[in-house]
This record gives sequence, structure tokens and C-alpha cells, in this order.
Amino acid sequence: MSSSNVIDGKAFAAGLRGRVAEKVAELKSQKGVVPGLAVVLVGEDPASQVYVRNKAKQTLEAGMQSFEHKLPDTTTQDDLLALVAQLNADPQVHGILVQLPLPKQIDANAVIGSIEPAKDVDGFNVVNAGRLMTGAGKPMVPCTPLGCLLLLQDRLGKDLSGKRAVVVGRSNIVGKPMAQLLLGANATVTIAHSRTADLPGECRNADILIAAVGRPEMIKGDWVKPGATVIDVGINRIETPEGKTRLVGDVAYSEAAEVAGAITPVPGGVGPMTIAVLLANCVTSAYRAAGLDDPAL
Ligand SMILES: NC(=O)C1=CN([C@@H]2O[C@H](COP(=O)(O)OP(=O)(O)OC[C@H]3O[C@@H](n4cnc5c(N)ncnc54)[C@H](OP(=O)(O)O)[C@@H]3O)[C@@H](O)[C@H]2O)C=CC1
Ligand SMILES: Nc1nc(=O)c2c([nH]1)NC[C@@H]1CN(c3ccc(C(=O)N[C@@H](CCC(=O)O)C(=O)O)cc3)C=[N+]21
Ligand SMILES: [Mg+2]
Repeated sequence: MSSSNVIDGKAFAAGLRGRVAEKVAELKSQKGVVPGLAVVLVGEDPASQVYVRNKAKQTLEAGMQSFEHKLPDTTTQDDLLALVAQLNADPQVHGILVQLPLPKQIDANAVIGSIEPAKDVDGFNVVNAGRLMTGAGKPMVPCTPLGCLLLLQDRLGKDLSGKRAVVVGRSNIVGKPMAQLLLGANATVTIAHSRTADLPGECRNADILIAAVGRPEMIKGDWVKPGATVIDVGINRIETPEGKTRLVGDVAYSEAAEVAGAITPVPGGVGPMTIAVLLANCVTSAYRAAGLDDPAL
């Protein structure tokens, strides 16, 4: 496979962040408003700390305000709900992201449900999930699935009519909203999961294959239909034989790249898109709060 069949999510994300920065500057000059993103991290998970640092850096680079709230592992649900309430009420905050997973003593659904839907830039709140599913009202769309859709549409065109899409994984944060977006773009969608009878067979039907499983390199090259577009959402940190760690996706990349028409790498594929869409959602929220139409990004 030629390198042009690698979908460069890193470059696409950089372009999107550039458009976000332009919209931030326009809002500032027109309304004197600077979009603000609040990120809440509970606990000390090193991987989460890296993501949160990257988000803050890119937020500032786009000309936005970044508010970081780091809370200890022992934080109670009431403490976290109180912080969310404070951020809901803060006019400088247009987007609130509570990093998942949360410690066991906290009910994630209760916390997500307490975020003002307009500020729910992850799109995880039931109000936004319901809007996405029904088409009633404008949702905040979950960042990772929307990032995947943008990469697909850049390759295949906006209309996915006639294409068979298979989404492996049915989580609320990736698999289910991904399927919903593909359906909205007119693909014919199958959602596969751990109870699917013949996963390799399902995958081989896919013109568009989305892997969101959380199992390192589970999807093999001979599960991929020749010419298919493969989007690998997985972020798995594995130990190499030399005792170092390395990031791999849910797809056995080098095998799959031999067969696929196009494929996202890990790192440098979906991950950077997630953060770029997060910034885009936050800017959209700020435009709405200022009474403006959604910016074209
Ligand atoms: N790039 C990015 O920006 C992001 C990456 N991720 C990554 O994406 C991956 C998925 O994340 P997330 O959706 O949160 O994960 P979850 O663990 O919430 O969901 C995993 C899904 O995969 C299914 N699954 C697990 N094992 C198998 C199997 N052997 N065969 C078929 N299906 C299986 C599960 O099925 P069942 O429901 O039956 O248990 C479940 O639906 C992870 O690697 C995560 O790190 C996540 C968010 C953002
Ligand atoms: N409320 C919430 N919203 C999220 O969107 C959310 C979350 N919680 N919890 C964790 C997952 C994971 N996630 C990633 C974001 C960026 C990269 C990313 O930038 N990845 C880079 C490399 C990162 C690295 O090198 O470690 C890449 O793939 O190229 C990865 C993963 C967002 N998540
Ligand atoms: Mg996400």
C-alpha cells in the first residue's frame, strides 16, 4: 500500500485547529468574547494527565481560555457536582469536560447529567445524546466519533449512501454515537460487540470499518475487505519486548494497511482529531451563547 493511503489525522486536525483559531479571533473582535474550556481531572492517572496537558496547550494555542481543575482521588461526588455547578454558572466557561473514567465512589452518569447541555462539549449528556439520535434540536456531537466522520467524509465524500459501515464497539462515548453519525450520512450500519457471533465475517462486509474496542491489534488484516476505509479509534499502551511502552490501536496496522484502501495510524490518526473537535465544539458553544449562528468549521 502506498503511503497516500494513510489517513493523516494529525495534519487534518492541525487544519481544523487553524479554522477554530480564526473563528475564535472573529468572536473576540465582534463580541469581545473569548471561548473558555474547563477541564476537570479527578485522580492522578498519568495517561489522563498527558491528555489534559495536551488539551490545555492546544486550547491556548487556538486563542481560547483554559481552566484546569485537578482534584484528588478521594474527591466525593458532592464535591464534583458542586464544581460542575460552579462551572455551569460561570459565563467565561463555554465548555466543560470531566475526564473519564472517574474514581469508583463517583457516579459518572450523575456528573455528566449535571453538566449544562449547552456546555457539554463531550456530547455525553442524555440531552445531547437524545438530540443526536432524534434530530430534535442541535446536539453537541461527541468529539471522537465526529472526528472519525470528518476523516471519512474527507476521503469518501459527505454522502455515504450505499456503503456498508461496521462499528466494532457499542460504548456511549464512541460506538453508539459513531453508528448514529454514519446512519445520518446514509451509510448502512452494523454495530458489532463482544457477543457478536462471527466478528471476522462481519468485518469483512465493511466498506467502512470503525474499530473502537480497546483490545490491542485485535482486528487482523484478513478481517479487512480489500479497499475498505479503516478507522482505528483504539489507544492501547503496550509493553515492547525491550521493556518500553508503545501506543497501538485496535487494528493490526501493518497487516490491515496491506489490504485497506485507506487507514488511520495510531498515534497520529483519530486521537488528534478528538482534541481538535473538542475545541471546535467549545467555539460553537461560545457562538451560541453570544446569540450567533454556528460557525462553519
Ligand atoms: N482516539 C481517541 O480519541 C479515543 C480513543 N478511545 C479508545 O477507543 C477504544 C474504545 O473505547 P471505549 O468505547 O471507551 O471502550 P469501552 O471499553 O467502553 O467499549 C469497548 C467496546 O468494545 C467491545 N468489545 C470488547 N471486547 C471485544 C471483543 N473481543 N470483540 C468484540 N467487541 C469487543 C465491548 O463490547 P461489550 O459492550 O459487549 O462489552 C464494548 O462495546 C479504547 O482503546 C479507548 O482507549 C476512546 C475514546 C477516545
Ligand atoms: N470526558 C472525556 N472525554 C474524552 O474525549 C476522553 C476522556 N474523557 N477520557 C479519555 C479518552 C481518550 N481520549 C483521547 C484524546 C486524545 C488522544 C490523543 O491525542 N492521542 C494522540 C497521542 C497521545 C499519546 O501519545 O499519548 C494520538 O493518537 O496521536 C488520545 C485519546 C479522550 N478521551
Ligand atoms: Mg470522546
